[in-house]
Amino acid sequence: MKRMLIIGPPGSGKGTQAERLSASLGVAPISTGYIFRANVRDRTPLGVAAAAYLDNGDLVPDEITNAMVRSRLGEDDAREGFLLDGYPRTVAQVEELDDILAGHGQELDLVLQLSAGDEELVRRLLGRAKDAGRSDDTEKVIRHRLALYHGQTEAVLTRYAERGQLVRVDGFGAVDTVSERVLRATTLTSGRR
Ligand SMILES: Nc1ncnc2c1ncn2[C@@H]1O[C@H](COP(=O)(O)OP(=O)(O)O)[C@@H](O)[C@H]1O
Ligand SMILES: [Mg+2]
Repeated sequence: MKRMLIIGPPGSGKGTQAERLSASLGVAPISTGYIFRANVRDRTPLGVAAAAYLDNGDLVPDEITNAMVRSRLGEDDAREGFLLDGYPRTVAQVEELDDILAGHGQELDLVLQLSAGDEELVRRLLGRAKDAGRSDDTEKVIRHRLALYHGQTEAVLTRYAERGQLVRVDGFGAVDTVSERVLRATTLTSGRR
């Protein structure tokens, strides 16, 4: 398993699981949300362009996001393997990723879908807002991010399911329990291709 995606609604635990899984597989963890937030914090030109979208829970426009991911996947560590968290979120981004990987002569090994119910997600995100204070963790913005997930990102899952690359993991339960499910899903499918 060298090239993987993790896809799930906000609050599903993608970030936490992606960190653990990339460490155990020894691949580069790439989180588009993390990269955007770091750029907003440092007031880089990318951060300045993206800030308002993040605060409102909107998707950053594809031209900006695609260019960022293309450049990140071109770096040496990512050429050896990666776990992408937060991308692709739209069908246009799926096509961009196809093009980037084709340019490197690479293919995806697996797409992990982390699932959880909406009310559990809202509960977790409001809890996180109290601890970590992300500017997009108000209930209004959370519900908007969830709506975008259902409206746009679910079509991404359909694409990968049609290609036989999608594996679904239940994200409900303790972090360690979910990590075990994630690890099992990657090892069970590793003989497939
Ligand atoms: N692939 C992407 N396309 C467009 N915008 C993105 C993408 N990834 C991240 N973002 C922006 O960064 C924000 C936070 O992303 P992320 O940390 O992945 O959220 P979560 O893990 O809570 O779903 C998104 O609401 C969006 O504004
Ligand atoms: Mg996240």
